[in-house]
Amino acid sequence: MELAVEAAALGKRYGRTWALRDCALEVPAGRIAALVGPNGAGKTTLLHLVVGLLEPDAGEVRVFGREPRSALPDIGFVAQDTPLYRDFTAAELVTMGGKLNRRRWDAALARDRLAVLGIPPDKPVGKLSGGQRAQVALALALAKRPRLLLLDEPIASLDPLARREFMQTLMGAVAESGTTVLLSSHLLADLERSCDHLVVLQRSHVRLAGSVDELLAGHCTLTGPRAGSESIAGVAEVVRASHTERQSTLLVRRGAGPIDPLWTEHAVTLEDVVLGYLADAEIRVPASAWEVPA
Ligand SMILES: Nc1ncnc2c1ncn2[C@@H]1O[C@H](COP(=O)(O)OP(=O)(O)OP(=O)(O)O)[C@@H](O)[C@H]1O
Repeated sequence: MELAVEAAALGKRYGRTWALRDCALEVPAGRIAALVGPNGAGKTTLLHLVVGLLEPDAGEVRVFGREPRSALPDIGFVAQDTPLYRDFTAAELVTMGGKLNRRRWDAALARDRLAVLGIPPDKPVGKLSGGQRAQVALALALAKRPRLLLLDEPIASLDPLARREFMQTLMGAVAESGTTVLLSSHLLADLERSCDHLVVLQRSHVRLAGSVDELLAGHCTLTGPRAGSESIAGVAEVVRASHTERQSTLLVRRGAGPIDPLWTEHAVTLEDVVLGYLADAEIRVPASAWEVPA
């Protein structure tokens, strides 16, 4: 199995604070991988390490087996808030991209994509809507014909229809080219429809990673009579538990063999799994931390 992204013991710190620590990660080539986690978990830091904008302080990251900087011609990157030169038109940005990427630049692909989406080529991109700007940024990234496409919260500011259009364009484009995608987002429902690989970051660490199908098949919710801390047949780990006086609801990772029939099993969504793992992510700040020193 070819790996598009591979990280081992990867770490990055700002001053004395680790933004990403001990990160071990494998994204197989051809996958559409979602990178999720609470604010400040380290998603942007990880993407910047993968594209070579940041240097690691520990460990290493490889893109198709190479240092990120030497893999750069193979990487397309759409940064958070899709920064574009706002005074330039889409047509000018396509021409400019060609000058910056002489080796491999598919201007026709970008122009066709923008024409299909009805995006005016002659209007400064600063005057386009947020959704149109996101589409221009995606078209420019795709014109590079990248083997790996990194997108940092590309759909955060889009309305639901524009989000769906953006994700459909992305899926269509990568299905044609076999491009691997690593996309950070907080919009779990959108990701469930389109991603086949998941990486969950929590407080600078990888909390969960793997193929979406395997993660869904490997977890379920159980309901049953109120439980204590005793182990349950067929359950490898209770990820999250909530209880009423009489009943317990557990998100569990399956182990070997069937689950104790005392419990009723329910299938889970990607959102159930992610939120279950992140549920203990609340950072409980002691009240004293808010006190103003005398
Ligand atoms: N340039 C910087 N200087 C100092 N600390 C930083 C810098 N960039 C990020 N950090 C810190 O590193 C941690 C990870 O930040 P990062 O932006 O990678 O998180 P994120 O998961 O992308 O967050 P969000 O979902 O809010 O975009 C945070 O604690 C953040 O405050």
